[in-house]
Amino acid sequence: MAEYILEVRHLKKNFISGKKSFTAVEDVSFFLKQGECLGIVGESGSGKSTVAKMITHLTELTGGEIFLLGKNITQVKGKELRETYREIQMVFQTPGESFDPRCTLGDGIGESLRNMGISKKETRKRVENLLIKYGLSADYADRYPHQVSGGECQRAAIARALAVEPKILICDEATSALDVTVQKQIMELLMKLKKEKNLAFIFICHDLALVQMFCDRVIVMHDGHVEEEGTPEEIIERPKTEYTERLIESVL
Ligand SMILES: Nc1ncnc2c1ncn2[C@@H]1O[C@H](COP(=O)(O)OP(=O)(O)OP(=O)(O)O)[C@@H](O)[C@H]1O
Repeated sequence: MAEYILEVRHLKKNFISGKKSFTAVEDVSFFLKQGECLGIVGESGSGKSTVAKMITHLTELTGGEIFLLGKNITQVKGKELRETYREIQMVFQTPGESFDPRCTLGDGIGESLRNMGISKKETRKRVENLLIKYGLSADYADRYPHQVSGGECQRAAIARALAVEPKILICDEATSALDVTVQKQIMELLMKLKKEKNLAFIFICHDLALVQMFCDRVIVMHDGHVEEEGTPEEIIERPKTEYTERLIESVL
C-alpha cells in the first residue's frame, strides 16, 4: 500500500499570453496522507488555485508529476483519466460553478453516476439520498442552480463531489462566498465528512481561523512556490519567514 494517497512533485505552470510567459507555479511538491487535511494558504495570486486545477486536470501541467496511491497519473488519458479523476473531486468558491445553469441540481449531481452506467431510476434514488444526507430535501433535485441559495447550492455541490465516493476532496475557498452563519454550517458538514468518511482534504482558504480548526498540516504559498510548511500551530505561532508573518498579521 502506498504511503501517500496523493503526492505532487515539482509542479510547474507557465501561462502564455501573446509573446509573454508568466510562471504562476514553480517547483511545488507536497504529499497528502489518507484521512489527512492539508491547508494551502497564501496571498491572492500566489498560485493556490492553479495547483488545485493542475491536480484535477482542469489546467495542463507545464512540468512535474502527480501520483495517486503511488501510481503516476500525470499522463493518463481517455477512460483511465475519467476513472482516475473520480477519485479526486473539487468544490469551488462560487457554488454555481459546479453546475450547468441550464440543468437541474439533480442532473448535475447524477451526471457522473449516469456516466458510470447506473440506470436513470437508480441515479435518481441515489441523488435524492445524497441531497437528504447533505442537509437538503429530495425535491431540490428538480430545482435549477438559480432557484437555491448560495449555501444550499454549496451543499448540492458537495453532494455532487461525493456522489462518486472520491478519496480526495479539494475545497477551493469553498466557504468564502457565503455569509458567516452559512459558512459555519458548511464547515460543520466538512468536519463531519472528515470524521465519518476518512476522506483526505486539500483545503484552500484565506481564513486562518478555519485552517487552524480544520487542517492537520499547512503549506504557505508565495509567488508560485512553497514558502514554508508545518502544523497550523507552527505556522501561526512560530512563522519562519517574514512573508508568513505578514500574511498572518494581515488576516488575524
Ligand atoms: N488562465 C490563466 N491565464 C493566465 N494567468 C492566469 C490564469 N489563471 C491564473 N493566472 C495567474 O496565475 C497567478 C496565480 O493565480 P491563482 O488563481 O492560482 O492564485 P490564487 O493564489 O488562487 O489567488 P486567489 O487567492 O486570489 O484565488 C495569478 O497571477 C493569476 O493572474
